[in-house]
Amino acid sequence: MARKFFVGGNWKCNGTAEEVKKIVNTLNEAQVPSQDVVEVVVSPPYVFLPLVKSTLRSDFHVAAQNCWVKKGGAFTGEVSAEMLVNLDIPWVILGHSERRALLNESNEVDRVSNWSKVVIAYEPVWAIGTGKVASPAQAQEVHDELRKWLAKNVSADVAATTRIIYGGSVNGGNCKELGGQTDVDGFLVGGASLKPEFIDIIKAAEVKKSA
Ligand SMILES: O=C(CO)COP(=O)(O)O
Repeated sequence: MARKFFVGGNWKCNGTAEEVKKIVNTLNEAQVPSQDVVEVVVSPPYVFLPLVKSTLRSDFHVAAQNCWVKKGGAFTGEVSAEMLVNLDIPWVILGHSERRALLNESNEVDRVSNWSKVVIAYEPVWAIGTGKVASPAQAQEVHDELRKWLAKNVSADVAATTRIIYGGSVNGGNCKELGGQTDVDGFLVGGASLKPEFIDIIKAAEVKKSA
């Protein structure tokens, strides 16, 4: 089964309601490859999830940037996965290196039980927000190793079907070459996902079609 190209936009802790409306308008007007070619998911800050969900085009999906590790209850400030499901938010970013570095999250809080619902993002920390991007060969090497790890530790089927996406200073200029690598199945984009060049990054999915 071919792995569908996946482009995630991680807006991190950025934006005002006005800015969010502008970004959504830009996305709504963009001409991009169809859903058969690329899956697009944007992840605004929590407070903007309902706004984005209700105004974003229906062929793009919405993700939360984190969720509580347990069921709901007396956990002030947290949001449970059930609440996201209730709001029809189908995706959540878990275990981002910023949460690991700043909020002490560990592997213990993101154990996987159903791999068919998982997209893995490889983000070298030195490439996040620095303008220093991994070379296509570097990204390919790590993605290949991650796939081998999945084959050994989970199953050959999971290794073949799980999407492994690259993140770290992806932009409109470097996305095509990175996306052309055999084991790079898309991107998790930070800074550039707030700008119109995110559309070019979505279009990088075309490199797989012509491969
Ligand atoms: O952390 C990232 C996406 O989750 C990458 O951020 P930048 O694209 O800003 O480097």
